[in-house]
Amino acid sequence: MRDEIKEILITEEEIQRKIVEIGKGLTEEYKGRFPLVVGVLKGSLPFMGDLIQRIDTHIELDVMDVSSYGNETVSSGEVKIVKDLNTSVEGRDVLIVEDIIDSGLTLSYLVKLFHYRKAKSVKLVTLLDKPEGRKVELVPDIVGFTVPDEFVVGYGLDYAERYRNLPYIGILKPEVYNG
Ligand SMILES: O=P(O)(O)OC[C@H]1O[C@H](OP(=O)(O)OP(=O)(O)O)[C@H](O)[C@@H]1O
Ligand code: HPA
Repeated sequence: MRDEIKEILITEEEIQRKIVEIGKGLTEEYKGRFPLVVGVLKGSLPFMGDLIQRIDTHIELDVMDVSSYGNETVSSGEVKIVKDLNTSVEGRDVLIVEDIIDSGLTLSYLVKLFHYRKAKSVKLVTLLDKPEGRKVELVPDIVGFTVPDEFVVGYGLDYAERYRNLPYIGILKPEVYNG
């Protein structure tokens, strides 16, 4: 599998160092507040798994699975909830954990939904931000790394459901797409 990677953009060490740094900030921010940490399936799993171990205060964990309606050219910005939270967000400090923000459609929907459901606060942490991909305005509160407008895989991010189990972020060789 690793021989299918053309270039490593962000190494395993860089990711882990960044997670320690983000975790320290979140520890300070959420001390004594018992936030609800929401991972968005499936891509956020490795990031969320590593990040929560670096938050040194009590948290509650939940996951949500969503998928976007429409296609590349016609996107309504609507998102279908495939699996909802088990926990009510009302009155809670919610921290959404994502692997990547690209068009921003998925996350702008979720942020609005949690406000509508009367969360006390909603913050968004993403490992990767691809600002050139934006279709709607969305500024994440915490960004690990900004990536160029290229398709990236690894550390949760897939191409056709593969490569999520790479420990780093990379770009695939072109022949992978051409079969
Ligand atoms: O900013 P956007 O353009 O909305 O893209 C970001 C979303 O797309 C990816 O998820 P995907 O729907 O591919 O599901 P997955 O996490 O299961 O791979 C990623 O994990 C984000 O949730
Ligand atoms: O660059 C990407 N890679 C994998 N999944 C994605 N979902 C949005 N952008 C990406």
